[in-house]
Amino acid sequence: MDGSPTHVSYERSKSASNIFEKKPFLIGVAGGTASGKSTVCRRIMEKLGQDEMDDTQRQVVCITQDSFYKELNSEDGLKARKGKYNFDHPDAMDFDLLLDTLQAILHGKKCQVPVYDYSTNSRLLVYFRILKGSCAPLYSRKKDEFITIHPADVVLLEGILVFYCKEIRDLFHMKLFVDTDSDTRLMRRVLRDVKERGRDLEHVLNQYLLFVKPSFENFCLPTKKFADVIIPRGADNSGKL
Ligand SMILES: Nc1ncnc2c1ncn2[C@@H]1O[C@H](COP(=O)(O)OP(=O)(O)O)[C@@H](O)[C@H]1O
Ligand SMILES: O=c1ccn([C@@H]2O[C@H](COP(=O)(O)O)[C@@H](O)[C@H]2O)c(=O)[nH]1
Repeated sequence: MDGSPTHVSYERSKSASNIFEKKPFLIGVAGGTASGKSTVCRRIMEKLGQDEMDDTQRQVVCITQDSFYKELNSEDGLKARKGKYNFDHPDAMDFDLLLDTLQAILHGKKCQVPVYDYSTNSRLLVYFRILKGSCAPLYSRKKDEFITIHPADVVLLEGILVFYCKEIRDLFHMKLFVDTDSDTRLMRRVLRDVKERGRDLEHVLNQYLLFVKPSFENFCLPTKKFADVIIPRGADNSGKL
């Protein structure tokens, strides 16, 4: 990370004074693809009675790292459509923008976060995806849309590589790793990508073998050691014996 300025924009939550700005408790939720990260976040929000609340009233908000994918040039866009672009490599992520955004959030600022659409591999408005994990998205075909993250007491950030960069990792007050076995994850990924992300079976399986699995082993799994809490089986784990 070079610390160069990025296009994240944020404003003060309380214009009169810094004293009353909310400094949220930041929780990172990592784990392999389809391990259940979004589901765990959604469950946390439900348990805390946050799921039905209006954006501005929420005390717990959830952000997905997928909002911070780099925009692709036309050559990489073409590769992506053929399943030949590695979305699981750290180089695919705009970590500078993510770092700036998290720092702004930690300073109690209201932030604008890009919204990502998997079916077009680009930033588009998919309102519910970012707030409620994978539940029914509302699409708007307008490019370069942003979603407003209002100051909150707790902010959850979920994603495959949220513990990869030390600078980002060190910002979390708590780190969770959702640990779900790889057969289960592949099965869920196939169903989800075909149903919700507009992919065909061959595309999903090729991408998985070529990029998703090796990158999980190289970049995601090694970050499990940084977790404060490991959650076996994700949302299936009620904590009861
Ligand atoms: N405990 C579970 N049991 C059954 N299906 C699950 C469970 N957790 C998640 N899923 C399903 O698996 C898919 C991926 O889950 P998701 O929470 O989006 O994973 P991630 O955010 O890690 O990619 C979704 O279709 C979701 O409904
Ligand atoms: O355009 C895209 C962007 C990402 N992906 C895949 O998404 C997963 C990460 O999302 P999870 O919800 O954690 O599964 C990652 O494995 C990428 O391969 C994509 O296919 N296309």
